[in-house]
Amino acid sequence: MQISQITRDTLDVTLLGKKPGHKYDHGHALVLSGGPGKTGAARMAARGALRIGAGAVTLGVPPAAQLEVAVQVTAIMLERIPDGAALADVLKDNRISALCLGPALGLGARAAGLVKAALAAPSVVLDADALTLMSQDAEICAGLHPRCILTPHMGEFARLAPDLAEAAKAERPSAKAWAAREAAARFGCVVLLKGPETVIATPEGHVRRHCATHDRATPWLATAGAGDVLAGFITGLLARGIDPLEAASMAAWLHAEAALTHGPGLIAEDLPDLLPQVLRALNVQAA
Ligand SMILES: NC(=O)C1=CN([C@@H]2O[C@H](COP(=O)(O)OP(=O)(O)OC[C@H]3O[C@@H](n4cnc5c(N)ncnc54)[C@H](O)[C@@H]3O)[C@@H](O)[C@H]2O)[C@@H](O)CC1
Ligand SMILES: Nc1ncnc2c1ncn2[C@@H]1O[C@H](COP(=O)(O)OP(=O)(O)O)[C@@H](O)[C@H]1O
Repeated sequence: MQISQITRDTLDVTLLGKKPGHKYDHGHALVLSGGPGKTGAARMAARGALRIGAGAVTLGVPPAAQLEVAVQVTAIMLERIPDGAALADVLKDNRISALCLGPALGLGARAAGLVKAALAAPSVVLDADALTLMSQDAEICAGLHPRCILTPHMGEFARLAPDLAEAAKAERPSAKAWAAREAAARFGCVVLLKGPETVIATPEGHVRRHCATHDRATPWLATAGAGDVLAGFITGLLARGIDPLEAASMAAWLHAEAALTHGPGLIAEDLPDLLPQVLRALNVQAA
């Protein structure tokens, strides 16, 4: 199995530059929020999507959480999305180019309906609770497509594919990469399996690895919500039209780089606002 390392040198920085155009030329990302008291994770993901350059980002909220979210966002827009039928309606707007769902979404009937409707979006990041729902419902698995990205941590991966999670723990050097590749083939979409070593695999068998170890060790990424921000970064890049493998790879590198730039004391909500500094250091230019 061939595994490419994701490093500064493999990043195509030109993809991060913005071409001339209006906001919708840079994509519109939709991030779905959980209910009252459960909106922080989606807000962090949405901020990540906006900071990485999506032209517009909307949070889709259940009506009961609208006020809670409205008092905490400014550049991010809001839309009431009570259920799957409402989401299907919102997705008729073909300016919405990427969707993210899962962070603190919940596991009830509303969340299950949303996950099914979400698969009609052009690009979809399924994280956290969306992955748990997927592991309980074959209909969701059947609707996955190559522009879906699953972003499990090892706990979620064990629910999605217990056999592969077991194999990933083997002492072989590429066990985790092998398990991610098998999962991508099984589900027919991109799989980004998180941890200090993050592996990204496509259904066609491409495998990439990002190591946040040695000189790139970022143990302070083990903080609640860091994965939610990563999901937002990927969504923002997908919204901009970047292909799933490239979007996942760039997001993994930028996420670790933001954590390295900050250092100890990092909390998840710092991550989106570290991006401008990281992009400047990369010398990202207007394209
Ligand atoms: N600020 C927020 O609003 C946050 C909300 N979050 C939400 O909280 C809910 C629970 O999220 P959890 O991630 O705890 O998931 P779960 O509660 O679904 O699973 C947790 C279990 O998975 C295992 N696990 C978790 N992370 C692991 C890892 N990196 N490697 C191996 N095993 C691991 C552990 O055994 C743990 O008991 C989700 O809805 C999630 O989106 C979290 O994302 C954290 C931040
Ligand atoms: N020790 C670590 N070193 C480097 N990166 C880590 C470490 N622990 C976690 N991460 C990264 O931080 C993020 C944590 O995501 P996740 O486990 O989903 O947490 P949460 O659900 O709280 O957002 C992932 O991107 C993961 O790769």
